[in-house]
Amino acid sequence: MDNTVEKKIFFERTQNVQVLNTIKQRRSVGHVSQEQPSREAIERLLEAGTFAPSHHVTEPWRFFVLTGSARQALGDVMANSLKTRLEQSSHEPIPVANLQKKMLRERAKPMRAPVIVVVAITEVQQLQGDYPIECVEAAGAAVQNMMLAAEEIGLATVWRTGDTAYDPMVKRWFGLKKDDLIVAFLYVGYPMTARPMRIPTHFSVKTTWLS
Ligand SMILES: Cc1cc2nc3c(=O)[nH]c(=O)nc-3n(C[C@H](O)[C@H](O)[C@H](O)COP(=O)(O)O)c2cc1C
Repeated sequence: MDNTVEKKIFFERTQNVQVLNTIKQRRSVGHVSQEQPSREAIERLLEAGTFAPSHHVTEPWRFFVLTGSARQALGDVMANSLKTRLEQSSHEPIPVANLQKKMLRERAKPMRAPVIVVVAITEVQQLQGDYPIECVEAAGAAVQNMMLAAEEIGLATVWRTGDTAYDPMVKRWFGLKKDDLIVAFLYVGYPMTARPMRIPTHFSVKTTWLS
């Protein structure tokens, strides 16, 4: 066999094994240290994200990287937006102590990891015409690429959303419009705990073979 071909096949085989192992190993790990991953490490995640597929190569993702006090500023916005949501959905005044406790908890959330990568989509309608869902699908693939890249370089991640991701006040803080989408708050840091065990439902339960 020609030497180059042999090498190429070997390279592809090892690559494949690596990605399968990484997929199977990855778990959401929320308990991470405050040690700051290097800019280079974060850039590797961002780059991995951009290799995700997107229909018509729209590359709909936009990234915001939050470190240091930017996380506190996000916490303030999250706490205030929670206050607004609670006040709007409640028919009676909320006891001040109760509200403050909830806001305090909300404000602290972004401090759970040294880095948060926010994945957003702007101009959904222009990008994907009749099928805006395809932007979300592509951005979701980008998030997964980033999580797998993180796993391979020893970083832990949690993909978080919640009401915050859909809140217009939060979107505005990022300079996003009401109809823009926040797909993920990807919390990134060095793991402090082992990956939790999770065996997914076997694919046979989820699969119909047609032939
Ligand atoms: C779209 C999306 C939103 C998620 N939002 C949250 C969240 O707000 N909070 C959280 O703790 N985990 C969130 N997760 C992570 C899931 O809870 C997690 O992936 C699931 O429990 C499976 O665990 P694993 O990631 O370890 O395989 C989200 C995952 C996805 C795909």
